[in-house]
Parts: sequence; structure tokens; C-alpha cells
Amino acid sequence: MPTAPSPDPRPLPAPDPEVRAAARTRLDALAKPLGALGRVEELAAWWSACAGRCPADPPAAVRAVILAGDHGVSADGVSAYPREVTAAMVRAFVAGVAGASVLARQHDVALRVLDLAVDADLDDLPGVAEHKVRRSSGAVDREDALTAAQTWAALDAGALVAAEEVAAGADLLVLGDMGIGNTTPAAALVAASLGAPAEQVVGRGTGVDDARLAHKTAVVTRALARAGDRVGDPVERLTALGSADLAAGVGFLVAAARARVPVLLDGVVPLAELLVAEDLQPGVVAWCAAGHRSTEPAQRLALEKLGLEPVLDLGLRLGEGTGALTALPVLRSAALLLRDMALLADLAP
Ligand SMILES: Cc1cc2ncn([C@H]3O[C@H](COP(=O)(O)O)[C@@H](O)[C@H]3O)c2cc1C
Ligand SMILES: O=C(O)c1cccnc1
Repeated sequence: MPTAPSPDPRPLPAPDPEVRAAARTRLDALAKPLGALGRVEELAAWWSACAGRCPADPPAAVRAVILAGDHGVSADGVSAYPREVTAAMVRAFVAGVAGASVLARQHDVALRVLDLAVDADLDDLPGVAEHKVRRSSGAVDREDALTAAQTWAALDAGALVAAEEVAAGADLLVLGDMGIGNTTPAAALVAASLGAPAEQVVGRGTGVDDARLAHKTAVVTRALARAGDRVGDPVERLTALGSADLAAGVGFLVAAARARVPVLLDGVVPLAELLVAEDLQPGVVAWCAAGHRSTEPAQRLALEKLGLEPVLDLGLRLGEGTGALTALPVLRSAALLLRDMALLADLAP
């Protein structure tokens, strides 16, 4: 039997605490009442600490990655849309016409979509399938999502993609998702990570009706019962309940943190990935900011557990990184305010 590679044993670096303290001191000294920029001040201090400079320039080389995959459960009525939409949306990202494409263009963000486990042949799209692990992932209520080897392959693929984006010059990363049915394994991973019952985590995803919501909850309940104690280990949790695209997201987040490149997070899928990543390698969350609060209960629970306060709360429930991309101008404003505002003490009396 092949032995599993072990995670990198070195602790993760943390964003610079002295720079964060310097940023807080400068924020207090700016030409405004103390604390008047509210949570924008926290965001500015976080960005500065991640950049290792006070003040730091705002994010300029932002790169977004959408990890796409299908899910065995999508054959079974957990989504309001059919599985075929996943491949169609991958083509829409490549054509530059998806929601995330519009926002990425607006905010000058490089957008890349990768097929980790789409249940279609996308080889005609240059580079899109270069990290493909398999077609679809297992139906988690009946079988493991992945083999152990596939989980490690997906973790490695995500880490490699993050490294490629860092090498391309990213000063900020955005992580997005695309995959019909993916809010089901995401909810299962959050439930398993928090020890919460299915009823607390399952949401309506693309907009399922009450009957499908009850069915989706039963699917997650069965998945959690089937996986049992194995979920105590984060890699086993991904093997049993995740998918290739979700496991790649975990690898991506750990690698971004190790490279000291911060990540602006999106909805329920990236938050589920972060919960697992934090278990795998404590300290990842310090490099992450939450772009928005999604309508999915699992995302809210994950934010709470991780101590993240989202920038926006607009009722978004699209995924693709759209919540993060919508929040990006606020982060840019935060960095500019910290860098360019006068100090109160320097104003003429
Ligand atoms: C046209 C379309 C575009 C999307 N873009 C993101 N999602 C989002 O919805 C899906 C998850 O919800 P559920 O678990 O209910 O299927 C994922 O594909 C997610 O990325 C979309 C969904 C659709 C239909
Ligand atoms: O929280 C999200 O990102 C989300 C919600 C519903 C469907 N797709 C994604």
C-alpha cells in the first residue's frame, strides 16, 4: 500500500504582529475620531500585517482561482440545478461571461478556472484540466468521496496552483468554487469539523424547496453516520466527505499561508475548506479575511468558529468567488486610507 505523504511539519509563519501594532497606532493617529472607520480599520491592520509593512500599498496583483468539480450527490436531488451546469459554467468562465468574470474584470483581477473533477471532458480548454484528479467525486452518503491517494493528489494540486499564482506575482489571492451539489459536501465537512448535526449546517444552496432541503439534510446525516470517527483526522474527513475540488481548496489555502500571501474568502465552500485547512495546519486562518456572509448556515458557523467577521453582508449565495470580489474594493480602500490619510497631529490648528 502506498504510504500517505505527511503534512509539512514546520509551523506556519504568522502575519507580522509588530507591523499590525504599528498599523493600529497609525490608524489611531489618523485625521479622524478614534475608531471612526469601524471594521475597515481591522481590515487595514490585517492587510498591513500580511504585507509586512506599515503602511502597505493596496492589493495590486490580485489573482482568483475557481476550483471546479462535480459531486456524486448531485445525481440525487440535492440541488435545484442539474450536474451539466458545472461544465457549462467552466466554459462561461473561460469565455469571460460568468458573474465572477464580470467582477474580476471590473476590479482588475486575473481569473483562472481549473477542472479538478468535472464530470465532462474539458481537454479542449487549454490548461483547464491540467490538475484533474477524477471525473466527479463519490456520493458521500453512500461511499467515500475519494480514495486516500486521490485526496493527497488533490491537496498537492491545490498547493501547486497556489504556488503558481504566487510565482505569477500575486499579492492577494481569491478562492472560488464551481460545482453543482457542492454545498452538500461543504455542509458535511463543516458539520464534521464542528461536531454539529446536519440540521444546523444544511442550507438551500442554489435554492432548493422544502422537500429537497429535507432530503439534503438526510443525505448529510447519512454521510456523517457513514464516516463516523474517521472525521477526527482532517485528511480522512476530506476522503470520506469532501471531493477533489474541496481537497484542492484545502491544499491551496495551506500553501498560500505558507507563502505569506493572504486570501480573501468567499462563501460556504471556501469556508469549509478553511476549517479543514486550519485543522491540518493551524495558523492558516490568520492569512485569510472573509469577503462576505453567505446565506448558507454552514458558512456562518464556520465564520464564527474561525473568528472571522465578513466585510459584506449582501445576501449573496452565488459562490465562484463573487462575494470576495465584491469585497475587494473595501480592502483596497482600507489600505489606501491607512497609507494616504493625514495624521491629526499634522493638521494646521
Ligand atoms: C448557473 C449557476 C451558476 C453558479 N455559479 C456558482 N454556483 C454555485 O451553486 C452551486 C452550489 O449550489 P448547490 O449545492 O445547490 O448545487 C455551485 O456550483 C456553486 O458554485 C452556481 C450555480 C448555478 C446553477
Ligand atoms: O455560500 C456560497 O458561496 C454558495 C451558496 C449557494 C450556492 N453556491 C454557493
